[in-house]
Amino acid sequence: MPDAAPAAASDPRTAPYDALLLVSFGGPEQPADVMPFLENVTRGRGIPRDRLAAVAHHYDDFGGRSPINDQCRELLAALRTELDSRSIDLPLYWGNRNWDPFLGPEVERIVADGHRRVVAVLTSAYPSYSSCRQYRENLFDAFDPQSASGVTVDKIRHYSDHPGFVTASVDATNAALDELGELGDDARLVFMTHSIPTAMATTAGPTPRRPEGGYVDWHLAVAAAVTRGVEERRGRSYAFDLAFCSRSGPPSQPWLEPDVNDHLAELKEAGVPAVVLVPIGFVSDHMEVIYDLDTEAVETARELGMPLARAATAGTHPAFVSALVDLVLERAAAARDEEPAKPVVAGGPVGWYDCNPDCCTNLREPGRQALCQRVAQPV
Ligand SMILES: CC1=C(CCC(=O)O)c2cc3nc(cc4[nH]c(cc5[nH]c(cc1n2)c(C)c5CCC(=O)O)c(CCC(=O)O)c4C)C(CCC(=O)O)=C3C
Ligand SMILES: [Fe+2]
Repeated sequence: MPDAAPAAASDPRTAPYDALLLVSFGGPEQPADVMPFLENVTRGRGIPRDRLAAVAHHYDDFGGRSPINDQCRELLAALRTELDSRSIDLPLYWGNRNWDPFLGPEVERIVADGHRRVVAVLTSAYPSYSSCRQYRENLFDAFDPQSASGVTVDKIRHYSDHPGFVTASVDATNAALDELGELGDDARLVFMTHSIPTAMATTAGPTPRRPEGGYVDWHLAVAAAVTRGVEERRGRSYAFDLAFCSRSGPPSQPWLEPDVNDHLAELKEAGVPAVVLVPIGFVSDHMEVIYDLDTEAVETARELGMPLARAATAGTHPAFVSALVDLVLERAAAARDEEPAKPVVAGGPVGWYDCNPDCCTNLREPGRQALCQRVAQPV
């Protein structure tokens, strides 16, 4: 009898997992996708109609196609290469929350292919409702016990302060400073992320939390670590700030500030000679980066006469891809009840695998179920 191909679960490094699922946001790939995609994203979320129309134009300006799906395809290819180089034969799957390929049909494929335990890698690196729990809710829906016949899923920990993610950002910031030439010596590093409602920010991460909440805390830790890395490389010190983009709620609702455009004006006023935007809140150069930063903020900077360069996101940087594989192996070791090291940069918060029920509150539908969550302890 010929030997059967070894099942991935038999690899002691990745056991008990037999499949890896990349979970992403999703984006339109043609003009006809734009409105249905936006309706999926904003259903029940109280986004004003004129904001939706404006965002539809952002996509239209890029031919109705977001780069995010192609960036996921590139990340999958890079993960395959990295896994191959370590002789790890783990099948890869990919499902999005908001657009084709959707999570639901991908989970059906996982089930049909006979897999039992899945490790999920999210293209979102921070705690908060939008960046963590909402993904876990969508995973719950996709892995509904009825359709997924008992397949279980675990996720890797939040990874923005993993040394691999930070190294990618240090390299990118360094390259952006080089683009500014001599001005790079005195440039301000402006770390960028997606704004969220302040009510969502203050309830991000597990309790007890600081009044700023886990989302802001994590970003500040990553910004400080990237700045330190850049300072070591360049042998001089840099001032840094955290600013926000992509605000979308009604004006009456407070969101995290400063907005990047307002912040650029303030820096100009304060005499800062040049700026590097470092989008640590995003994993790839998708629409929030190429529109909100490369189009809108670049235009603001031009009007202000402020020299500006934008650092790349982690994308498929080798240090990042390798970190993701390390995080999968770490998660597998933890699932085997070993106690793997959890590397983070100095001073960075240590991520967790299963969230507490009170982590990253769902303020709209508090009863909604999510995966990768601890069972509430009876009091
Ligand atoms: C924290 C966060 C991340 C980072 C973590 C992660 O990566 O997940 C993120 C990523 C993304 N956000 C994206 C797109 C959109 N986000 C929207 C709306 C919203 N985002 C929010 C938060 C976040 N969003 C929030 C609080 C809203 C308000 C509505 C609500 O409470 O849910 C809207 C609606 C229109 C608008 O108002 O902008 C769109 C189109 C894309 C795809 C880009 C592409 O197509 O290339 C990506 C990667
Ligand atoms: Fe968003």
